[in-house]
Amino acid sequence: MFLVDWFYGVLASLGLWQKEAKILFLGLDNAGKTTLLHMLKDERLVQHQPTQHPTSEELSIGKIKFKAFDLGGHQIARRVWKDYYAKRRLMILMSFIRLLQVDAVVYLVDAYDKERFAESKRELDALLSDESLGTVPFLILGNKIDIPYAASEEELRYYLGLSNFTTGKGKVNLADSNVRPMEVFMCSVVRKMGYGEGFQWMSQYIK
Ligand SMILES: Nc1nc2c(ncn2[C@@H]2O[C@H](COP(=O)(O)OP(=O)(O)OP(=O)(O)O)[C@@H](O)[C@H]2O)c(=O)[nH]1
Ligand SMILES: [Mg+2]
Repeated sequence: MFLVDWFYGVLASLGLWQKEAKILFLGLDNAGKTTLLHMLKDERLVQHQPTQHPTSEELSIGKIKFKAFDLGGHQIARRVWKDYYAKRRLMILMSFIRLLQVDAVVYLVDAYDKERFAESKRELDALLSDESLGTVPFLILGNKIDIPYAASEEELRYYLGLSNFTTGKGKVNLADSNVRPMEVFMCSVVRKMGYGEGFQWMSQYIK
């Protein structure tokens, strides 16, 4: 009974109660994927080491499977391999993602780390242009807004090149339109704020 209550609590707060889905968390290293995964799991904060290889983590709650991958590679690896590494990594990752048949993507961006917006945009663009994800809803979470001077939602939209491509908050019926649902929500995973609204928005596009 306790477990059922807990299931209900977490999933209802995300709008995912009684839904069945595979949801992928993506984003550069340090964006907050592991922290979010654990926040959903334990509703408490744990300090994480940067996720090591293989960079994939999973959490199942009811019929919802959350899976996190790190896209950017880690600082040391990046320094050594530079672009070559990033491209290869992305290629391998994309083939995994195709096999997974995901129902939604949550793309996390560190809204405070403006120096990496361009890098994050590159990864996001690669995902958005992949055919296998063509109709998959994308929730973009601008994380860490608890830090002063984190980017605003407008800035983030601008730097990620999304200003004209988001499909609208609230209830927007896109069923007959062939348009991929995509929205930006700002959040602070450590303060447990913002991402619930994002998931609620996303849930309307998950059967
Ligand atoms: N201030 C602040 N820090 C956060 C927030 N979310 C995550 N962090 C911190 O950001 C750092 C990276 O978080 P992780 O969850 O490890 O990030 P990740 O995306 O899993 O990173 P990798 O595993 O390295 O790819 C950690 O020190 C977190 O505590 C947030 O909302 N606000
Ligand atoms: Mg991690």
